[in-house]
Amino acid sequence: MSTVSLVSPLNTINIHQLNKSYEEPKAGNIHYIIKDVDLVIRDGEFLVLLGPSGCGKSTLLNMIAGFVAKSGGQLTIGGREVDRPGKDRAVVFQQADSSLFPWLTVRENVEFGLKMKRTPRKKRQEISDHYLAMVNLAGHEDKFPRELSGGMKQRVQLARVLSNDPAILLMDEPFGALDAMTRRSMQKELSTIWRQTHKTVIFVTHDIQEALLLGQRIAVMSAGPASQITDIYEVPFSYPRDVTSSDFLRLDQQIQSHFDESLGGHL
Ligand SMILES: Nc1ncnc2c1ncn2[C@@H]1O[C@H](COP(=O)(O)OP(=O)(O)OP(=O)(O)O)[C@@H](O)[C@H]1O
Repeated sequence: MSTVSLVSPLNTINIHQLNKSYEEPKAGNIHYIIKDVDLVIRDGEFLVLLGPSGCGKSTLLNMIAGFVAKSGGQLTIGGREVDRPGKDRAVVFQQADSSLFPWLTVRENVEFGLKMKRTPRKKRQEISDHYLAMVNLAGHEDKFPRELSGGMKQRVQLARVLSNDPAILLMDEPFGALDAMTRRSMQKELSTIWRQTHKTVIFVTHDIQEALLLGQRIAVMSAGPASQITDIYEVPFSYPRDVTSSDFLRLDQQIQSHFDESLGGHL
């Protein structure tokens, strides 16, 4: 089975003057979460959305996922307006627990979407074997989620999403709840998987080092309300990246001082 997904050039994500606002229940004032956001995400790109807590990263990601409706502006994928979730996109959440079915085994969880699509059993097994090996879970197929560590659950979630072969992976702080060592190994695995599959990844984090380890570009969001993308950093380093290299540390420092100036260091 080929690991290279057919990512069509039609999958470019175009975001133009995008707004999300809510009306305050009593006062009736319009409260902007994000305002006039502009961003183009290329096919097969690994883009990181970096910003302080509460600035609207998840809101923007959920709008791209089709879960949250826009209040104004344009959001298209391959020229088509995003107004609902689609098979071209899949979301990986921070808490794997809420997305895995506790009564299904690891393999059954990974094969769930394929079963819904009526993929024949043999093909299903071939696909789940492939992705379970990719996320280093071979040998754990018959376990239930309660028998897994946090990192393993997150791997199951990733294998399940990958087995449905979406062109676009939307990841909302997927490693935020993991301990430092597991987090580092998951970052390495994700980076390898991305290079093998050529999917578009949009990855939300407020960790500068994580952003620099993973992203080709880092889109920095300002603190809310009415958050915007204020800067885009190109990360010029090849993969796998060395967090101890002087170039890496310099860029880390540069982005950190950006937040020090604009937010008093709060990220
Ligand atoms: N349905 C809603 N109604 C009103 N306000 C909302 C709604 N959903 C989110 N918000 C507000 O939008 C802002 C941005 O939230 P969001 O979760 O997108 O931020 P975030 O950058 O992902 O935060 P974090 O890094 O802490 O997860 C917050 O102030 C939040 O309270």
